[in-house]
Amino acid sequence: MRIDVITIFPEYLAPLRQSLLGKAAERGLVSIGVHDLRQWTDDVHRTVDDAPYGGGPGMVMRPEPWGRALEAVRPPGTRLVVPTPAGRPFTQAMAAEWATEPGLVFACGRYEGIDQRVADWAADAGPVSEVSIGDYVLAGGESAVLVMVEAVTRLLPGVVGNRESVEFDSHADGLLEGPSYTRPASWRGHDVPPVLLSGDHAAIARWRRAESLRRTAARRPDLLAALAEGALTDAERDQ
Ligand SMILES: COC(=O)c1ccnc(N)c1
Repeated sequence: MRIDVITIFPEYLAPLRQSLLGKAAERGLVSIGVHDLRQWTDDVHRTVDDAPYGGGPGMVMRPEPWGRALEAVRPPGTRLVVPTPAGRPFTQAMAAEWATEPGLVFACGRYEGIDQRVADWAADAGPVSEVSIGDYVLAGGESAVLVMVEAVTRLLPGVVGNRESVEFDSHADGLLEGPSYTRPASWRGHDVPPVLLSGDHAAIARWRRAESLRRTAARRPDLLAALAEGALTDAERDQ
C-alpha cells in the first residue's frame, strides 16, 4: 500500500517511520511519502493561508497550493482523506475498507481548515473522506493522520505477526474487547477469573463473549444498539 501525507509540518509525521510502521515499510508492505505543502506555494513568503470570506476568527488554508500538491501527489482514483472535527466518525470498519485499497492520500489541515473547494474539486478525481477521530478539536490534522495510518496499516496482511490478534480486536465484531489477564494467577489480592484457568475452551469462549457484551453495554451502549439494529434487519430480510 502507498500512503502519502501532505502537511506544513512534515517533521510531525516522523513517528510514521518508527516501530510497527517502520518495519512494515522496511518489508515493503507499505510505502510512505511525506510532502511539505509549501513546495507548491507561489510567493516568496510561501503563503498557505488567508483570511476567511465572510469574516470570522482564524485563517483558512488557500486552495491553490493544495490543488497543485494534489495534482502532483495523488494518483487518479486514490482516496483523499481530510481529517477534520466536522467529519464523519472514523471507525474500524473504515480502516478495514481503506486497508484493501492500493493507496491513500492524507491532507493535513491547520488553522480553520482547508478551503472547502479543495475537497469538492478533489471528488472529481476519486473518493474524498472528510473524517473525525473524535469529538474534540486539534491544532492540526497531523495527529489524526498518525492515528488513522496506524489503524489502517496494522490491518495489512503481514504487518501484525499474529493475525488472530487483529481479528479479535475491540470493534472488530462491533463490540468492545473484554478484560485480558496473564501471570501471575493472583496479584495484590486480585485473582484471575477461574474460568480462564479451567482449560474448558467452550466455557472460556462463552465467558469472553459475555464479558465483551457486559463491557459494551456499560461503556458503549450505542454500539450495542447498532448491533441489535443490524441483527433485526438481517432477521427481517431472512423472513
Ligand atoms: C485540524 O484537525 C482536527 O482538529 C481534527 C481532525 C480529525 N479529528 C478531530 N477530532 C479533529
